[in-house]
Amino acid sequence: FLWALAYLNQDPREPTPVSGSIPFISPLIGLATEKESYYMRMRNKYRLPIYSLRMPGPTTYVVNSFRLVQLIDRHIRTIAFTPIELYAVRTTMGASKQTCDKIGGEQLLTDKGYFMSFPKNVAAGASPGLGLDALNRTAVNTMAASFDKLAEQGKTTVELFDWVRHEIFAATMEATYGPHNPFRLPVNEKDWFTLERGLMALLVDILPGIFAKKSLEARERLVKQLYKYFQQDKHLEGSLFVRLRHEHNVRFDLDLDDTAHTEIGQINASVSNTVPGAFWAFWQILADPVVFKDCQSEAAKLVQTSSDGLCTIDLANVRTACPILVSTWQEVLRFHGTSISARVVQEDIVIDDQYFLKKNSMVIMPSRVFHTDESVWGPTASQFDHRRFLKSSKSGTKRAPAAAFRGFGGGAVLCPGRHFVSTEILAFAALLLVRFNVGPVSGKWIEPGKDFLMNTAFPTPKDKVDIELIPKNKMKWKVIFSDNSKGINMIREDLEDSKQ
Ligand code: HEM
Repeated sequence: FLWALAYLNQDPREPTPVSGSIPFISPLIGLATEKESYYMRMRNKYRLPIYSLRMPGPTTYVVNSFRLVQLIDRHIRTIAFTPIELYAVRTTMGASKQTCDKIGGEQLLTDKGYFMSFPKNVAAGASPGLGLDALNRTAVNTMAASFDKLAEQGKTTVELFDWVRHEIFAATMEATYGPHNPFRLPVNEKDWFTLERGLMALLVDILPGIFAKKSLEARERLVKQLYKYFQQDKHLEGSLFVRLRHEHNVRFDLDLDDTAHTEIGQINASVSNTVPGAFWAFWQILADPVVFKDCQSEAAKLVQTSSDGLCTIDLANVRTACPILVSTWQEVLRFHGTSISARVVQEDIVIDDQYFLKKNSMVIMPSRVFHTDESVWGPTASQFDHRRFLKSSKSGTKRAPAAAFRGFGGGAVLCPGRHFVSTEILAFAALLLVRFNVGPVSGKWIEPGKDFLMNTAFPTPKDKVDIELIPKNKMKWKVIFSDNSKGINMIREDLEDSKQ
């Protein structure tokens, strides 16, 4: 019966159906057990540019071909991202029905609508310029102060993921919310991570009151804190980014309560990928002796030592003076990144003159599938090569077209936080490399297993990595971040802009 249902429902022009041994059930089991690796297995098994995955609910098309992704990117209104955003505003952020009706409906797919106009309205807050410099400066100052405290303690043992999670969270929240950052209170940080654990359950939206009870309670407490923050106009002393987000909400007549609810989504976007991304970046830099040596010698060049022994480092320079660090980060995004772009088909459409995509179906584009495609990245696609993205790579690695790199999305849906987060992570890495000797407590670096989550751009480590941090010297450090209005250009769109 299931076979009949799967195939009778299928238009012959739709992408070839792939269902495993039991239609509807096998893909569900595959995705639940293998998570994002399921898409890799299906790609390797069927070698199709695009296929239909028959599961309960709307038909899902999974795209394997990078060329098709580029075609899909062009249909922003027909194969749209905004319905997914609206769904997340309702389920994970918990905004009111009134607000969802207001920002959804007819304006959902128009340029002037809440979602489509968001990137333009907030761009100045996080694209190269004074707003971005200020964001990164506060993040850098926050981590520098924390490094000073750590150095005072002498040799310290920490668990790498827990440590990175706290440091990155604290720096990102301080940079965003400024001197009245509600997350300076440890209870609010704790609530964030309680909420984060249940975000997938909230997104799935099946009995969230039961399956994500603690997360829902934490969300309500956080919304109250954020409400107070905006009500007391504390955002006026926060980053340009948070002020522009607030203005965007005012423009669309959102009340304070729903403004606070939408901030939950912004925090999710700014932290949930950054923390595991930073973890894998630091893992690669610290655990691989070749990567370590290259990155450390680049970071050391940023330090100037005065005759009285003061060490000064301008971390704004990681963006322009550390090509190997930048290439390593890009390779971390390619090699460890697992982001999945999802879109909803708004009306029947044929792409590439042959694939018929039905209205209301889902289109899934897993970045790892493209990032491991040998026809694009060459025979070393499955290896980590920290020099792969250097302009003049001598490692013999095939240089991939810039557009093939999807670490921060592509086309109309680009990550607005890309410059901020890339600089933040690389500044953290550079400061760590120049100030501390770092080694595994066990004496050997053992790569942790990976826990794949469908709603984040990186896996989380399954195993603990205990490390020792030993300050390199007792010198005084001055950490600065000068205005240089530069970004880190990794994606095709930024590379093209920087050429103009
Ligand atoms: C390592 C960290 C990060 C990674 C890997 C990452 C990755 C991505 C990707 C792949 C997309 C596109 C999603 C799609 O195509 O469906 C995206 C979108 C987005 N990201 Fe990030 N991101 C990171 C950090 C951040 C930060 C720090 C912020 C904010 C400060 C942010 C805010 C956003 C927003 C708001 C969108 C939606 C853009 C839109 O509506 O057009 N992200 N991100």
